[in-house]
Amino acid sequence: MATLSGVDGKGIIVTGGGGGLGSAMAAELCRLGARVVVCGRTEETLGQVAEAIGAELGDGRAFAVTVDVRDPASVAAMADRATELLGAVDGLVNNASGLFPVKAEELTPNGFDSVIKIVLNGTWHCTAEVAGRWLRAGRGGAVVNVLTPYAWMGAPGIVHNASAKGGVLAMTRTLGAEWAGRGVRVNAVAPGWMPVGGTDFLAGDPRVRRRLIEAIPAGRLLRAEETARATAYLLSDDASYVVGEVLTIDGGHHLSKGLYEFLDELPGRVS
Ligand SMILES: CCCCCCC/C=C/C(=O)SCCNC(=O)CCNC(=O)[C@H](O)C(C)(C)COP(=O)(O)OP(=O)(O)OC[C@H]1O[C@@H](n2cnc3c(N)ncnc32)[C@H](O)[C@@H]1OP(=O)(O)O
Ligand SMILES: NC(=O)C1=CN([C@@H]2O[C@H](COP(=O)(O)OP(=O)(O)OC[C@H]3O[C@@H](n4cnc5c(N)ncnc54)[C@H](OP(=O)(O)O)[C@@H]3O)[C@@H](O)[C@H]2O)C=CC1
Repeated sequence: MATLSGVDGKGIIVTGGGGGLGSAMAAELCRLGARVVVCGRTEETLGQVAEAIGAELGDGRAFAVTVDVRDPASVAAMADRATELLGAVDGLVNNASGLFPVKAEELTPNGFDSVIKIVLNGTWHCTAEVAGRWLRAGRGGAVVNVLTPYAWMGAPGIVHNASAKGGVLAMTRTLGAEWAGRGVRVNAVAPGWMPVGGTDFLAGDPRVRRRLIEAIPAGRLLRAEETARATAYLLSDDASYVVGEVLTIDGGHHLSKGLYEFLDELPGRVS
């Protein structure tokens, strides 16, 4: 009987790999057989993630490399190092992100730029560098961008991040179509709420957490490992005909009012 090919033996770069979702994603991809480079700005956190994966699965499965995704030269150096460590890079997960809740009318030009540079420009720099190498080498590869349903629904209180994610959604579809004929696939996952990293300021409060869970048709929060498995599918050859697609994993939350149900929970009411 045929089995799914998965990510066994693949070399994968996870940006923001020291963060809540990135670290869980790296660990799960390694459990599924991949070798992973976790990258971000903070060497210490990245080292801890690689060490934890090594302790669970053995040495040589996860490596820490520093990068600032806002800087193309830093991204190129990271790609060089990742190629040395992994032998070959087969997949890229654009997970790095930045966010702070703020009323739109109080957001400064530099505040808007600071998030756009990480999320939209950073995703582009990493994709252009890694996929550019695949295209020049005449080989394939898979990019998975980490979105959220508010990439198309919007999210009052975080206009900078929602705008950036909307841009990455358009990038996903555009590059998916532009490169599919040359074996480079670009897709995205759009996870809902996970009790990790960037949601601490909301989902960390037990009362808000209860409200969130009540609003999700599946009746529970998403586990980071579930996002990792959906990402693994899109990285795998099983998804070779999946192009420019967004796999939404939010227990049906986007089918309800989504984040609009929580406007009153944002720091400073957004009306
Ligand atoms: C409401 C629902 C939310 C659901 C979220 C669920 C999905 C999760 C999505 C995520 O993206 S999670 C990732 C979250 N993690 C992080 O953001 C960690 C990293 N964050 C950062 O590094 C910073 O927050 C940053 C601002 C994004 C980037 O830091 P950087 O060092 O580049 O900027 P600064 O020099 O500190 O500031 C630049 C600019 O921004 C203004 N600013 C910063 N914080 C705030 C704030 N809390 N409120 C208002 N403005 C802020 C800062 O003042 C600077 O502007 P100027 O003063 O120079 O005009
Ligand atoms: N948590 C959730 O519920 C959800 C999260 N998501 C998405 O998941 C992804 C991860 O979020 P989460 O784990 O919650 O957030 P975290 O804040 O835990 O992770 C964000 C990561 O991005 C890295 N990063 C930030 N700026 C840069 C930069 N300039 N260069 C390189 N790396 C950078 C950070 O590392 P460092 O600061 O060391 O560089 C950090 O590891 C994001 O794309 C987010 O939008 C989507 C839906 C829900």
